[in-house]
Amino acid sequence: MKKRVAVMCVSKKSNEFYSDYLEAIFAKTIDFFHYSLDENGFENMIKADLYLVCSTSSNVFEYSMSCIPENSNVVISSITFKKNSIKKVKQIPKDSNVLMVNLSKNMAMEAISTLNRIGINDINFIPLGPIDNMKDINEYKDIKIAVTCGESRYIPDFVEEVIDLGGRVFTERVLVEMILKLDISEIMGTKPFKSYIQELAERDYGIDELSRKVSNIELKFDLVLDSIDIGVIGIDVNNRIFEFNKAAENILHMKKDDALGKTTDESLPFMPLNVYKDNLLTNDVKLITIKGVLISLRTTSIVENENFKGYFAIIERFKDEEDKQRKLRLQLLNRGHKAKYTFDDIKGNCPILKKVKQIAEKMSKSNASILIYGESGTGKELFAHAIHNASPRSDMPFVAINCAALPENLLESELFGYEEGAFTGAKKGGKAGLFEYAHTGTLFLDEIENMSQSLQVKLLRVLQEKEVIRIGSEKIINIDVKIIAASNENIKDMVEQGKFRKDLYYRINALPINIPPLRDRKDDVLLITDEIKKSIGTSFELSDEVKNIFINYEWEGNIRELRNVIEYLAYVDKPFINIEDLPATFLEEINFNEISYARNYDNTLLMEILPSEKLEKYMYVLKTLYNAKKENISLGRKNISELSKNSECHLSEQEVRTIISYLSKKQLVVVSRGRKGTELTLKGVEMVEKKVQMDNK
Ligand SMILES: Nc1ncnc2c1ncn2[C@@H]1O[C@H](COP(=O)(O)OP(=O)(O)OP(=O)(O)O)[C@@H](O)[C@H]1O
Repeated sequence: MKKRVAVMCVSKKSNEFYSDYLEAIFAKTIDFFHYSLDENGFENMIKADLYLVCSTSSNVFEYSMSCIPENSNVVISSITFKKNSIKKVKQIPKDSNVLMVNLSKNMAMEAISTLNRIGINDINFIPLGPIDNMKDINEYKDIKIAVTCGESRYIPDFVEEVIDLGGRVFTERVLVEMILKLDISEIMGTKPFKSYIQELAERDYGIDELSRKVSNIELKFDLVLDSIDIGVIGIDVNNRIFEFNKAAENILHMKKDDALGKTTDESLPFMPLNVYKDNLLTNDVKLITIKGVLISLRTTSIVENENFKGYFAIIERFKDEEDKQRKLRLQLLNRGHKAKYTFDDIKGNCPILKKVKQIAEKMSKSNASILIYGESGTGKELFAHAIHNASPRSDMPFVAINCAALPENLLESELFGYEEGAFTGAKKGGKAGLFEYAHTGTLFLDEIENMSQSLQVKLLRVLQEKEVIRIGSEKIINIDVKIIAASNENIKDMVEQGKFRKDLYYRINALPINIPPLRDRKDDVLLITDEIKKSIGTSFELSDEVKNIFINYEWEGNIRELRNVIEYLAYVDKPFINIEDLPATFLEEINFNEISYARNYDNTLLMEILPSEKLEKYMYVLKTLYNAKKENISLGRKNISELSKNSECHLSEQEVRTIISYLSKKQLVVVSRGRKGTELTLKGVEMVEKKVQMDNK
């Protein structure tokens, strides 16, 4: 809405004069109402946003102030001259006598003091109003120069040179005060304002600086707005356009100057903006067609101190927007939403795996959901990546989430996204869910068996309807996503136990894949070992025994466990790996009966098999049993404890019990009930002999 300013002058004439340049500067933002004492008086003024008092002589001033409603914005004018007009005054020789002629003697004195303020102090000015008698005029007969402010008609005939300063103009202070009080600082960046203050004979540095700053900000803001390729149209509460950037010009084929200051009805009748007239009802995106071009339109309100001040209409060619979305998707692809592996990365020659790979490769061409079953570490994720990369969706996002990794509510918001304010802590602007990110690509739901029943219902809905609704929103978002789910557990069993929804099971199990565990692919163990070695850049060799152990080991953690062991061995940093180089935890699992002991022990291995801090005590028990075996006598716990008392290694009966139980677990001794007592196994015998050999070396 335009501001209303009452201009209060003594004469109609000066009011007309001021009105010209006030209009030139403020026409777009201010409606001026002119009042003068010699015409309409000040008594019946409109209710204005600001009163500009132009009569400063004391009696008129007091009367003017008494006519202004209380608590109004008031600016008291001050007057100066234009730079150009005082040039000639400056050329007048020093100490000359010069007449200053104006409407009244008072006004002539005011003009003189203004010139003094500007720095013209070396001329003897004589103030003169309209001449009422010849006596006065004769006094000044010798004066050849007169200066006036547009009142040359009062200059006596004997004056030879007349310098007309023209009408006086408001100082910069007056204009800036008006601007600040009316909160229209954007004016300071406009051309008419800038050229006006440039022309003034006197400048106030502070105001100058302020206006420079403001105009700089304006300028920068304009530059920013013009540098973006999204059309921005600023619209105030009266539906008047106050901003129209370059992109808006390009998109709408319309010039900024034809839009600024006009209402949207006048200049943009083809845009459905009327709904926003009083308040911003919605900020949904609308698709509109303008001259055959599809344009997306959204709005964002301008709110200041909780008051609606208008809104920005943001427009973009729909095609540009789509292109940007595509580019963003591609960036996401490069930032994790990308499938890394192909079927070539799934190593293995055994027929059972080859068959699974073949089936999976065929399945990748279909859009139906795939359920991969396999024990932990068998390569389910690897398969999911490979399937996506072999599918027609390979250029689109591959988004993976582990359903066991997040609590239910977080998983829900991750999957479906949420609207701003949907719940405490919901991010400003809301958040897109993984379904949206995976649009036209693949969503991999790992460990789906961990998904809660209520989320299973929601997931089923999304898969059936092919649409998601963000939490806290009502808007339906269409999605086209291929689902690959993986499970460590047999979901069919879970369905039977009522732990997994049958309907969801049938939906995701359209194409099932069963990955065999590593223990069923013994032929692949060494091949995969070599592949992993290559992939982590290590080149150690395994001893035959270790190879044997690897082939026969149960590998409960499957290929992940194999990988972990190989990474450990790479860290051991030896060119040749023996049993004793294997990790202790791994050794504990090994069934020693399957291992040939025709090899050298060293202390490291002994310490790995026997608790190192009590090695001496363990060796004492082993050696005692070794001697007993040689002499074919049987020993029980009690005997061993008693014998120890005659040695340096004192063992209580309880200690002997603990040691024997441990050695028995390691298959170094067997414990029989009754008279046979505890006996060394063959392995136990071998171990003691090797240790004795080592000690003797
Ligand atoms: N056939 C294979 N060839 C080479 N490396 C493999 C093979 N299968 C699995 N791996 C590797 O084994 C590790 C585990 O694989 P992956 O994460 O795919 O298993 P998973 O079945 O998804 O496991 P979990 O159920 O525990 O999530 C990964 O480092 C993977 O690269």
